[in-house]
Order: sequence, then C-alpha cells, then structure tokens
Amino acid sequence: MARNPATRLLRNCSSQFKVRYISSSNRFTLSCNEFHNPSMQMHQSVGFTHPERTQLNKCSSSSSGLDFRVLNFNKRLYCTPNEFVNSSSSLQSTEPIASEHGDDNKIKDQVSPSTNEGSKHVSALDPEEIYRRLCDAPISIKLGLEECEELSEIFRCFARSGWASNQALAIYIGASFFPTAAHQFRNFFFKKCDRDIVDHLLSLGPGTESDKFLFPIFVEYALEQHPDEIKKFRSMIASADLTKPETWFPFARAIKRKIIYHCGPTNSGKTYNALQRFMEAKKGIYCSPLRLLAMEVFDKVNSLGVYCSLLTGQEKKYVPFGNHTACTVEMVSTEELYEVAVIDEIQMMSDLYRGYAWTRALLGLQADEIHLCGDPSVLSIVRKICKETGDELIENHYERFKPLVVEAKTLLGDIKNVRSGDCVVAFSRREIFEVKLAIEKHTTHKCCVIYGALPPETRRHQANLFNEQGNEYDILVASDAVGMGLNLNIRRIVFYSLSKYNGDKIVPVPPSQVKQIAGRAGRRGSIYPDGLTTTLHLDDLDYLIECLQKNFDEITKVGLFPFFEQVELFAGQISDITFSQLLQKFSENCRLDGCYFLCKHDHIKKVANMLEKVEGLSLEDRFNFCFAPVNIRDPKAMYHLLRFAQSYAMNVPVSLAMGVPKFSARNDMELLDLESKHQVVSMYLWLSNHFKEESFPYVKKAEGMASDIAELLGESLIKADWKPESRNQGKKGEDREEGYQRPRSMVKMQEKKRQEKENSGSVEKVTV
Ligand SMILES: Nc1ncnc2c1ncn2[C@@H]1O[C@H](COP(=O)(O)OP(=O)(O)OP(=O)(O)O)[C@@H](O)[C@H]1O
Ligand SMILES: [Mg+2]
Repeated sequence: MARNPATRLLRNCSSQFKVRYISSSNRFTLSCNEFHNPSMQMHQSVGFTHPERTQLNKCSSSSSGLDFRVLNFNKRLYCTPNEFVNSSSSLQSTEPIASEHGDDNKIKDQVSPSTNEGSKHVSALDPEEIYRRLCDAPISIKLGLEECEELSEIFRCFARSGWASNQALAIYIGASFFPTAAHQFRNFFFKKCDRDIVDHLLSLGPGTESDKFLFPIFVEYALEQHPDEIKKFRSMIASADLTKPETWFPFARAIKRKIIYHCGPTNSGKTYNALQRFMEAKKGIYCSPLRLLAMEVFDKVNSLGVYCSLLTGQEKKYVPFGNHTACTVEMVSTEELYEVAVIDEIQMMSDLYRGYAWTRALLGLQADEIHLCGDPSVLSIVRKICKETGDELIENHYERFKPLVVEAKTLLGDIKNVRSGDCVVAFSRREIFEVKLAIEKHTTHKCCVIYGALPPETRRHQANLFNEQGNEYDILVASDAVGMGLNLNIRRIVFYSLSKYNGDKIVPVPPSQVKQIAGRAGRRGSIYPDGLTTTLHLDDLDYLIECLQKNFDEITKVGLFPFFEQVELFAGQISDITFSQLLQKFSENCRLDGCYFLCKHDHIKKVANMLEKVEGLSLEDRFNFCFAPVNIRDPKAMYHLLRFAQSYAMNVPVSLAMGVPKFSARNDMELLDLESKHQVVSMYLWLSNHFKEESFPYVKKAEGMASDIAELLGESLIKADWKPESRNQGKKGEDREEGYQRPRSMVKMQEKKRQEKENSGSVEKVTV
C-alpha cells in the first residue's frame, strides 16, 4: 500500500513544502515557501510515493515564483525547486515528468504501479517494496568475484555522488554523515540482495543510473535505520533558522511604524531633511555608518540647541537632559522607544560585512517614525520588508541640488595640475602618501589626508584644516573613507585611479562607490556649491563617466547575522568543535529567506581561531571578543587583543601595557606605529563598553591616550614628507608594494574607448 504523499511529505521533508490537493480531479499541486542559502546546497527535494491512480498534473510554485521540477526516480517522484535543480549538474539533465501543461499519460505510464506485482521487473517496483524485499530476505545470494567487484564499484560511486549526498539533505541526512550512511547501506545490501536486484544494478553499471535506482531505496533504509541521526541533523537545521527575521522583534512589530524613505543621489538633502524631524522629536536616535559622521551630527545638533548624546562602540558622551542620541548603527538599541529614528546610508544594508547592522536597525527599531536616507538601490527591498513587517512606507524622492560636472580635460596624468579645493582620491594608504609627497614637492599646495586607519578625531582635524579658508592646506588627499555623508569644502574630486584592492585582487571601483565619492564635490552650503569631478589620467575618464551615468543597481538581498542567542542555541546541538568551526557550521546550515544573505565573517573567524587557545572564556565572551574592532592584518593589534582576552579569562583587570610616544612621527614606520597604538587603545575602549566595567578599569587612561595619539597623528601628518612604508612588507594587501599596475583588462578597455573617443572628437565638459 502506497503512502499518502502528504503524510510522507510532512513527516520527512521540510515544512516549507505544502501539498495542495485538488480533490475533484484527484490531482494535486505542490507549493513551497522560499528557499535560500544556495551556498549550503540544501537540496529541498521531496520524496513521496505516488498514490495509485492519482495523476500528477501540475507542479507549481507558491508566490515566491520558484518553479518546480518533478523528477522521477523509479516510480518515486522527487519534487525539486528549479533553484536547486540548477545547482546540481546531474539534476539538470533529468527531464521533468510533468510540466505546467501536464502530460497525464506520460506521468501515468511512469508512475502508476502495475496491478500484476508478481511479474514486475525490478525497475518497475516501488522502492519501498524493494527495501522490504531486502529486509525480509533471510540471506544474500552468493555473488561471484566479478559481480562483487562491480557491485562494490557501484556503491563506491553512490557514496561519492554529490547528487545523492545533496538529495539526502531532504531527509535530513547531512553531507558529513552521508558517506557513513551510504557505506552501511552497502553492507546491508550485500547481506540481503537477491538475483533480480543484483542483475538489474549490474545492468545499470556504476554512475548516475545506479545512483538514481539506489537512492530511493537508500531513503527507505536511512529513515528506518538512522532516525537519531536524522533527528539530530534536523534540530541542528532548525536551530540555524534565520528565516522570517522580522519576527525576531515582537515589540517593534507591535508598533504601527511609519517609515519615510529619503531616496536620492548624494548632496540632495536627504540627511538634512531627516535630521529636521529628528531634532523636532521629543526623543530621537540617529544611526550613522561611521563614528565620524555620528560625531558630526552630535556637534551639529548640539550647536543648534538640541541636547544630544553620543554613543559609539568606543565612546559614550552623555549630555545631561538630552533625549537625543547620535550613534553608530551597530550600537543602536532595539529595546528603547523613540519618537523619531534616522538610519543614514540605508543602502549599506547590502554591505557584505556590516549589512546586518542596518537590517537589524530597520527591522528592530521601536520608533513611531523611522527615516531612512539613501540611494534608490534598496528601495524595492525596503518596500518588500515593509510589507512583511506591516509598516507604512512613505517615499520622498530627491534630486541633486546642483548637477555634478565631469571635467573632460582631466589632470593629463600630471599631479602638478591640482588646484585649490581639489580632493585627490586614492585607494591605498601608500598611494595617498605618494600623492601628498608629490603635490607638496612639486607645487606650492599643502595637503590634508583622510584614510581609514586614522582615528576619527584625526580625520576630523584634517577635514577642518582643509575646510578652513585662509591657510595653505587647500588640497585633500583621501581614500574612500571620505565617501560617506561628510560635508567638506571640495570643489573638485580627482580620482587618482579607479581600481582598488578588494581584499583578494585589484578590481575596478564599483560605480555606486564612484558616485558616492564624486558626490563629495560641490556640497550645498559649502564655498564650492558647483561640483566638479575628473581623473588624473585620461584613460580613466570614460569609466568615471560610465559610473556616474549608470543607474543604481537594484539590490535583491540584504545582510543578516545571528544574535548571540541564536548561535548559542545552535552550539547546543553540536559538541566538541571550536568556535570558529561552530560559525562555519552555522553558515553552512543556516536557512535564510530570499531577500537576505548571511554577512561575511572571515575576519571574525580569524579572531576566533587566535582566541581558541584562551581557556576560560564563555561562549558569549568569545562571541563578543570576536566582534572587537581589530585590523586582522596588524599583528601588534592582534597580539594585544589576545592579551586582553587572556587577562579577561583569568579574571584579572585588563591592562593596556603600552606607552604613548612623546613626539610626533619622524618617518612612516613611526606613523604606522601611532596608527597601530591608537587602534589598540580604541579596541580597549570598545571592550570596556561591551564587557563588565570592572574588568577594564583603565578607561580614563585609555581615553587620554587615545586623544594624545590622535593629536600626535595630526601633528605627524602635517609634517609628513616621507615615502610610505607597508604595514606588512611583502604581503599583498591594502598597503601595496610600489609599482603595482592597474588591471590590464581595465586599461585595455579604457584604451579601446579612448581610441573610439579620439576618433569621434572629445568634449570639454560633461554634465551628469
Ligand atoms: N533645505 C536646506 N537648507 C539648507 N541647507 C541644506 C538644505 N538641505 C541640505 N542642505 C545642506 O546641503 C548639504 C548636503 O545635504 P545632505 O547632507 O542632507 O545631503 P545628502 O543627500 O544626505 O548627501 P549624501 O548622500 O552625500 O549623504 C549639507 O551641508 C546640508 O546641510
Ligand atoms: Mg547624507
């Protein structure tokens, strides 16, 4: 008697599937919720025995828009969303047995069991019957040596089959357990097989055909023989469930929130307008992508008479009677109630590393009004999220105050052609210092510098020095750290190059980032309200224009990362693995809805590996230590983090054990040392805000050291006239060795375009 497919489905398969019967015609359709995390290759296939005379007419997807393929392995139907079909080459070649239009006869021929069981060939038998036949067999037939070897080969192939391993996930046989289960299945088979089955298998030979024949029998075997393994794997999968993240914030869901999306290009007044509402509110929170921007808003709002506190990972500045807070987005509380919240640079939801912080703020903030400021790339996904959360969405669209003008002349490859008010953008520390050195050597201009490794205080000092009129510091040389939100007196953005190292290789700077950076020129209210942008080399000009003219790509997925509690729950399912392995396993097994991805966390795993040798840290402590802001490429900073964790684990007060130089840097080595030292102090302050205060008793001292170092850094930058060093000499990385070349493909591409342009005659100015 064949099983009811629905029962089977619910018993063995993902609850994401639903069977919908259309009883009148004795047909059914299948539907599923969205499936995700293709990286984990979870093959959400559904196996069931087709009931007699029931015709499978149609397989359709749910509203998710996924199509199914119904695959037939010996009378057993496996329903697989195409998404997964595409991820498995062996499945791709399998013909669906039913289409949208149905092919009833074909289906019937293939799936309806014959009524005359006795005369049936093995290939026509129900896999469950074959399994029963094997179980009931008293003893195996005698196999010849050749048969034995051939059969062994067939089972070896089966155990190694990526397809079968992938399919087995549908019944919660994990990829690591599959080879063991397959091996045990082989032993069972050898003990019990009969002539018909052996002959049939031998006729199929090792490979796909045999795998497809064996798999459904294996399913029967595994369900009966390994219920504990299945249960264990299933609960592990359940504990790594990151679907429906909107349900993680029931208090936010209980509020009828109004989301206002300030959508537009750079310099269009998005943040300005959101801040107006923030300042009017009785209680407000501003979430910034950067410490520096949080500080800027903190200063601005307080100067306008609205008491506002500052909260970043490193500093808490409480302003008495202040009901407003400017914070970094990672620090925002989802437990407090606000009248107005502002989440700036909302498109950062799609950031591969930090995106989860924006997603969490959007889903979890308890505020009557939430103002999102950003470009249009995440608008459609925000619409989708608002539908899921039930929030009202209002869209305010903005245009740039003044168009950005591209200067077609460029600097003609000569940095001496810079002019007052220029900001030269380079994408590595080394290039930044090379440019500064060249400008100061060959022109009368002086340069301020802004790059990621500088403390926000120093960056602000440099920005102010550049913004002030009447001094000789009229050129800014900056990395992409200048790109977000800051208001600077920049007349023209000059791209020194348009390629950068992305942690792996040198790639063209993405158009959205080029737009963001170019948008720093000509801000409303600055002394240069008409913005210009250009490149150093003529070669790069076309790429610049292309980027500026390109529409924003629509983002389809935004970042998520589990809370500690979710990781803890998952850890409860597995024993004897390191924290880094735990994170790895989590990422392999977690389930996500279609519009989310799991944020990258390689840096966290690196820290976790280093901290592995520290004994006595709880899982939560380990989790928190791994999030400390540390440059994993800086061995000194890593060493201090390890030391801090060791002291903390031993329950002794964590000391800084580090001196501050008395004088500003005289060479690049000393400058790098100051940057490193500031990072260590900043890390100490971060840890003091995330762990028990008494464990980090030297906060005051650390604060003093941080501002001393920032000051020394400022002084050092003013007189810096040396050649830059690399933090990791010999290693590839952000600080590249001298003489690196832009990717050839890009140079070629630009050369080709330039040729075309020269043929067609060049324009002087292009307005974008
Ligand atoms: N209505 C206004 N009145 C006066 N100044 C304004 C007004 N709107 C914007 N500004 C000023 O224009 C400049 C750019 O505005 P804002 O920072 O809000 O732009 P944005 O769209 O958020 O840009 P970005 O995308 O670069 O963050 C700021 O200096 C801001 O103070
Ligand atoms: Mg802004």
